[in-house]
Amino acid sequence: MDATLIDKYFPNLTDVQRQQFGKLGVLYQDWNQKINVVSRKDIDELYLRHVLHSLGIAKVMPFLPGAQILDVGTGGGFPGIPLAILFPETQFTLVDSIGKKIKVVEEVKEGLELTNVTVKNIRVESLQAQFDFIVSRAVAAMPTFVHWVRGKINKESVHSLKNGILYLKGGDLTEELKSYRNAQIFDLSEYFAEDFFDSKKVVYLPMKFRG
Ligand SMILES: C[S@@+](CC[C@H](N)C(=O)[O-])C[C@H]1O[C@@H](n2cnc3c(N)ncnc32)[C@H](O)[C@@H]1O
Repeated sequence: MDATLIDKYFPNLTDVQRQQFGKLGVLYQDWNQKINVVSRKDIDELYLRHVLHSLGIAKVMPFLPGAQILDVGTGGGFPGIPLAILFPETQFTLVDSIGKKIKVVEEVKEGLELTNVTVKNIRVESLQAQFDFIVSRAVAAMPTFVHWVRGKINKESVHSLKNGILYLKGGDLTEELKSYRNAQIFDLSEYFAEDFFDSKKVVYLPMKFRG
């Protein structure tokens, strides 16, 4: 496990951020021995498969100070925790319906002293709040996901004309996204060419999408 991978693609990290990314690996290794929040096969490649993958969203949408971001189905904290380290002036709400996963996220948040993270054990359907962007990875098919979150996207975004869903997905998305004509797809190999050889993508659905 090597956090210097993050420096390679995000060369302007502060000392605090560098320390937080370094400590994150230690915390997840400890937690994974008690609760399987990251698959055992992936823990050795945590920085590549989870941290760098999560930060793909940052390459597509550099969040502004004061923006409100919701991570739906955060599991052990992905993509929300790496993004919260990278954007310390942006507010992140991380939700998951499974209490023991949320407990781990709380502990990681405390361990990294992340003051811009709120953690909630709730199904997203029950959450009453508005956000500039909704981020997620590996939670539900797009039609279900859109149904859950479309009422939670802030029309008065801090990002001015930009708001909506940023979803990490892989593979051929033609069929899944055919009803969302203004979906934009960003291939992560464009940003992380030397380290990402498979077909991982960020799907950006601005708010005024059809479907
Ligand atoms: C496959 S895991 C992905 C976890 C994390 N996003 C990641 O990529 O590592 C899916 C997570 O979504 C959560 N989840 C599924 N439906 C949900 C809902 N309606 N509201 C909140 N969390 C949900 C599950 O509890 C689970 O932790």
